[in-house]
Formats: sequence, C-alpha cells, structure tokens
Amino acid sequence: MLYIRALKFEVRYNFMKALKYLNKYFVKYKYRLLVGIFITFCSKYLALEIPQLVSQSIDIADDYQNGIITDLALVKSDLLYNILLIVGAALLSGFFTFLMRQTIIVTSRLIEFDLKNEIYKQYQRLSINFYKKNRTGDLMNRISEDVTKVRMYFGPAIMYSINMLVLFIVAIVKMYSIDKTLTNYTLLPLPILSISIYVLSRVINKRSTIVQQYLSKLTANAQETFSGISIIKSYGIEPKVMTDFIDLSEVTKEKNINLFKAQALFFPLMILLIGLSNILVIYIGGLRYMAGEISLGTIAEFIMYVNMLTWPVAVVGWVTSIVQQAEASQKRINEFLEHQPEIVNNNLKPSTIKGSIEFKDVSFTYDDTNITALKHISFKLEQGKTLAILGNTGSGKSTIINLVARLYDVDSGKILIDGIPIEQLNLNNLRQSIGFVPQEAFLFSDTIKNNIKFGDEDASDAKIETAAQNAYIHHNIVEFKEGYNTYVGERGVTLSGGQKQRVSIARAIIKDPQILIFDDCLSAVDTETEEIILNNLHEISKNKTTIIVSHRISSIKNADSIIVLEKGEIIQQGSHSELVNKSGYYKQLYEQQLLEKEI
Ligand SMILES: Nc1ncnc2c1ncn2[C@@H]1O[C@H](COP(=O)(O)OP(=O)(O)OP(=O)(O)O)[C@@H](O)[C@H]1O
Repeated sequence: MLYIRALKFEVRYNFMKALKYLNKYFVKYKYRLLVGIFITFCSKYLALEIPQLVSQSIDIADDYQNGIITDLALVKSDLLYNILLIVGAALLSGFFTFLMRQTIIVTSRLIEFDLKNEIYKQYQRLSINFYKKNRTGDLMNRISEDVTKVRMYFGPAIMYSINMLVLFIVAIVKMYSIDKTLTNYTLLPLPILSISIYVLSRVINKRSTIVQQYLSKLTANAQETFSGISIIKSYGIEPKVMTDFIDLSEVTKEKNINLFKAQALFFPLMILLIGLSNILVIYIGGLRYMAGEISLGTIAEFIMYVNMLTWPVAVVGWVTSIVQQAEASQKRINEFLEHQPEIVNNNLKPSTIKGSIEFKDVSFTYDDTNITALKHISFKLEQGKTLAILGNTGSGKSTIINLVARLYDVDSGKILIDGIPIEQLNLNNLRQSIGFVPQEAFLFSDTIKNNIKFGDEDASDAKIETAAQNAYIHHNIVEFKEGYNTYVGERGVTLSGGQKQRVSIARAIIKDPQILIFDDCLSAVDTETEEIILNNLHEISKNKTTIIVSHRISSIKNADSIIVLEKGEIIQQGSHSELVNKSGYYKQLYEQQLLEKEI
C-alpha cells in the first residue's frame, strides 16, 4: 500500500518535473499570457450576458401574453433594446475570442519556435557518439512531433482551460443566484460527460499514436523505395516492393478505421449528454414554472447556459489527455536536452594551432560496438610534413583521423598538437584549423559554389575557382549550363563519385587550414586525375601538416613518412624508399600495384 502511494507520488512528481522545464517560457511570455487571460475573461463574460437578455425578452413577451403588460409600444421598444444589446454582446464577444486566439495561440507558436531552436542548438552541441546511438528518425521526431504536442499544452490546453474556468465560475454564480434546485439538476450530467470524454480521448490518443507509428513506417518504406529505385528496377523486384507496400498500407488502413470508430463516438456522445441536460432543464424547469417558482425566461436562460457549458466541460477530458501527451513528449525532449556532450571545449581562450601532431601510445575502443580500433599507436608528425596511412579495410585508419579532429577522446595514451594535449586546446580553433576530406563525399542540396564556399563563407568567386582548379574539378563545373550555380543533390544534378570527391577536396583547400586530412578521398578518380590532383596538393600543402589515407601506393609515395596499420596496430613505419626495400606488407602491395599497372 505504502509502495503504491510512493509510486503514485513519484509518478505525479515526475509528471510535474517534465513540464516544469517549460516554466521559463511562461515567464518569458508572461505579459502576452496575462493579456490573453484578461481578453478571455472579457469574451466569456460578454457571451454570458446573452442568456440573461434572452430570458428578459421572453419574460417581457410572456407578461404581455398574460396581460401583465398591456402597452405594446413599450414591449416593442424593450425587445428592440434587448436585441441590440444581444447583437452587440455577441459581436464584442466574437471580437474578443479572435483576440484571445491571437494572443494565446500566437504565444504558443512563439514558444514552439523557441523550443525547436533550443533543441536544434543542443543537437549541434552533441558529439558524434550521440548520433551513433540515436536514430535520425528519432531525432527528427523529437524536434517536430514532440514539440507539436508540447505546443498543444501551451496553446489550446491553456486557452480552453482559462475559457472553461471563466465560463464555469461566471455561469455557475449566475445560475445559483437565479435558482439553486434547477442549477443542481442542470449540472448533474456534466461530470459524466467530462469523464466519458476523458476515457474516449485516451482511447483516441492511443489509437492515433498507433496510426502515427504506421504512417511513419509507410513514409519510411516509400522513401527507401524512391531512394533505391534504380536498384529495385535493375533487379526487377517492383512486384515484391509493391506487395510489401500494400501489406503495410492494409494494416495502416485497419488502424485508421479503428481510430475513426472511436472518433465517431465523440460528437454523438456529447450530443447525447447535452440532450440529457436539456431534458432535465425542461422537465425540472417546467415543474418549477408550473409551481410558479421560476419564469419561462429562466428555463430558456438555463438551456442556453447548459449548451454554453457543455463544450468546456467536454474539453476538461480532452485537455487532460493533451497535458498527458505533452508531458510524455517533454520527457522525451528533456532526455536529449539534458544529454551532456561527451566532447567538451575545455579551453575557452583562443588557441593558435601550428600543426605538429604526436600520438603517444594511443589506444581507442568504440563504446557502441566495443571494437578496439587502435592499440598502442605512437608516431610524430612535424609541422608542415606529410604522413600517409596505409592498411587493410577496418585497420583503424579513419579512427586516427577522427581522433586528430577530436571527434572522440582517447581511452589511454596522449595526443599532442604542437606539444599540447589535444583536450587542452580550444576545440573550435582546433577544428577550424583542420581541412578534412572524408571517405564519402557529402554535398548539401545547394549550388556547387555554396558547397565549396562552405569551407570559407567569405571566399570570392576567384578564390572558389582557384580551389576548384586545384581540385581538378573546374573544367567539369564550367561544362554545366549553370556553371558554379548548378544545383547538386536531390533535385539537382547528380555528380559522379569522383566529381563529388573533388568538390569536397576544393571545399577543404579553400579553408586554407594548418592541417589537411584526406581520408581515402581519391578512390573514385582514375590514376591520371589522381596524379594531377596530388601534384596540385603537393604545392598547396607545402607548409601544411598533411595526413593522407589511401590504399594506393601512388597516392602516398611522396609522403615524408608512412605508417602501415593492421588490426589497429602499426606493423611498418618509414619512408617510401625505406619500406620498398624491406620485406613486408608495403613491399608486397607496391609490387602488386606495379604489376596491375603494367597489365
Ligand atoms: N563509429 C564507429 N562506431 C563503432 N565502431 C566503429 C566506428 N567506426 C569504425 N568502427 C570500427 O572500428 C574499426 C576500425 O575502423 P576504421 O573506420 O578506422 O577503419 P579503416 O581502416 O578506416 O577502414 P576503411 O579502409 O574500410 O575505411 C572497424 O572494425 C570498424 O568496424
């Protein structure tokens, strides 16, 4: 028992905790929200004046009918006066309702904007490891779907709650002041309405979550099909892909029908319970009218109150479920917001990077796969020199590069840049001083020019062209109709693998960094082009520290030193002339590639 109570407390505490995070936004937008509350009060107060005016009008007509009032002109002028008041109150109330939405819903949109930016900023701070552990779809979902659910808490939930509170307080005070007994009977079915709507809302939410999940699957399926359309067509597996899609659509359809069945109950249930309240008002009101305790106008007034109160009461159930969903979503958002990046900038003062790199007995294990990618690696690369890394696939070449850019921190050993431990350098300065060309060239869906400029936002057109010439891509770019303004990516021109690699090289060159890193980035170009680019790079990288990863001896033979990796360990180290004269992996590879060239 005690345990259950403790659990309930914990659940409630946690419930408070997730949404508590958002309180800072209430503070930020307090004035807008206060104005919104005041406007809501005005709008509802005015709307609640109408039933009273209707009641008075009916009573005037009834009194005339029963001969209590005989002056027809007075009746007419009283009725006209009331009608004008009713129209005025309705118009003003409508205007205030418009203003209410303008303040509260607009505030919720502003908060949604702030929250999305906050999450996006946090995503930018987080380390590579975080992205390895979480799926892209999940990251997208939390910044879109979850934020939308949280917005519902700020917008509709708050607006309808204020609405309901104002309506309830003002209407009930008015109703009790007119007739206590009739008020009690009128309010009787309302809690039943609220509870049933709450139960129904929960069912609808559950079912709509399932529908959302299926829609995500359906979208992912279609997206994958479109991305892999050339493979699907070349393997002729369209019928299978079609069947998979139809099966998934079939289940989604069933889940959707399930959802609509529950949704279809919503309004009939409301109408039934409103009807019940109306019948009670007419029946009990009728009895009390016949007993002479209330007027005819009071019955009409009460019927109007009932109808005005029904929606806010139904909304209580709906709002509760919105708040629950917002709480669940905010909890998911908080998980990411509270996540601390593993790689932190330990030095806020600027660091000047010259470019010498030293690994001292470095070992590294990827914690998501537990693969030890590097074991006791030591080497020294002087500023301005070139190091080449060679080795079979999976031997740890890219891992060395990742560690130089401090995408991960080492488990043991030390990495020194200009003699300073890498963790003590200003992280931004370190990364700014590196021009990195990855194995798989990634281009943004933008123009070629902007893709190159990414390395230097202020680069002039002449500088862009020089970088492209050095990367031996300029002559390809000028062949495109739009030249440097050609769009690449999804809706643009599809560049070949080698062209993408060369744009990516131009992007690194234009940055003019102290350290240049080429991770097997010439694999998709032919040997002649490779030769030209290497010659250009030789000139460019004269005073820059350079690391080249490659499988081709031709790419690395001019490096000042070469290390050969195998299963994370250095098995050979030296210059090209030293290594070709020693039996081992390097000599073997050299002879093999020499033979291939002759063939
Ligand atoms: N992000 C990662 N998370 C977990 N394990 C990884 C990660 N990246 C690489 N590994 C593993 O670490 C080992 C070394 O990989 P690395 O990419 O450094 O090799 P490589 O020599 O660059 O290979 P390739 O020539 O194929 O690019 C491999 O066994 C690989 O599976």
